[in-house]
Amino acid sequence: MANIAKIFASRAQNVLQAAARQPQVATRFSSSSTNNNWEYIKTEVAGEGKNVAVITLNRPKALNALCNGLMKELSTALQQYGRDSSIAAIVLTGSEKAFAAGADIKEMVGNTYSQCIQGNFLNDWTEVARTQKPIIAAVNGYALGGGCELAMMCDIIYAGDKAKFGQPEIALGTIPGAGGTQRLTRVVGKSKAMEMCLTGNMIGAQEAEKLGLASKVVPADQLLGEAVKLGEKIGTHSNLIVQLCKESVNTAYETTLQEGLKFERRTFHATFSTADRKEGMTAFAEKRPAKFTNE
Ligand SMILES: CCCCCCC[C@H](O)CC(=O)SCCNC(=O)CCNC(=O)[C@H](O)C(C)(C)COP(=O)([O-])OP(=O)([O-])OC[C@H]1O[C@@H](n2cnc3c(N)ncnc32)[C@H](O)[C@@H]1OP(=O)([O-])[O-]
Repeated sequence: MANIAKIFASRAQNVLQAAARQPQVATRFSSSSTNNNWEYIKTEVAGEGKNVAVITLNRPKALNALCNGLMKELSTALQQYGRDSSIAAIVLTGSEKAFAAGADIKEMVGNTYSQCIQGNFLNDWTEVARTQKPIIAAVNGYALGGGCELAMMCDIIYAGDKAKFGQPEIALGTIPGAGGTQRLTRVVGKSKAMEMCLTGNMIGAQEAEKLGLASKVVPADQLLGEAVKLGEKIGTHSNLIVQLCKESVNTAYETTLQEGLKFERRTFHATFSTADRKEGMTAFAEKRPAKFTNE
């Protein structure tokens, strides 16, 4: 157990050191509010403090089907916002009709097994789950197959009241390939996940909230505003501590309870090496708002 504690302490320390190494220079995203050099996505910076990045999937004719080009652009945008010290949280959204209708079926219809293996098919999908900053999925319309999986790679899902979630791969003669059988099962439990994956049936926003898949349902036209507000609220805290907290919650999905509790405690201890922990507690005692410096 002592070794596990050491590993966790060193992982938490690595996160703190990596955060300290983040370049403090502003990227192209923080100097202007929009960037239109993309084919399949749109990016802009939102919120009063311009600290919430909004990435909009923008392939309307194909209901935001996730083709390779889109996934590459999404990965690039996430990496850029991940390095941008002025960005506290990222909102990922689609159109009112579709968050994303899944992987691009027409693009992959001719794929062979050997091409999938040798081309490391799906490799570009992991960036969303690797991003250290919080990502909020704002889901309107269809989130199907890879679209539902993409939403589940995010940290929080807000759903518009007409949103529909599903894993219809079974009807295509395949199975979910980017987390649908794994993340969905951990969130909604075996029976519901099995029912969704084996039938391809969709569930609506209210049911998704009831099952814990979505944390909130809002009217479709208010969804983006609510998601940005959530990002702004997260952005009032120390970005550094938010990053540690996200890693700790994610650990709950990846390890046993005992190991997770150990990781959480060591990470809690590690916050005592930060200026922001000292500032947060001092500000409370002095009855004033905290001024976090992300150090
Ligand atoms: C980097 C890649 C990584 C791969 C990852 C694999 C992992 C993943 O688990 C596998 C999948 O997601 S498997 C996928 C699992 N997902 C599914 O099985 C859902 C498939 N989609 C549907 O069932 C229906 O489109 C809806 C019920 C969403 C809407 O019905 P509606 O309102 O009657 O609208 P509509 O008229 O039907 O569509 C409008 C246009 O969009 C087009 N398009 C739509 N989805 C597309 C797609 N995925 N693809 C391509 N195109 C797609 C559609 O063809 C049409 O174009 P057209 O040029 O005008 O013909």
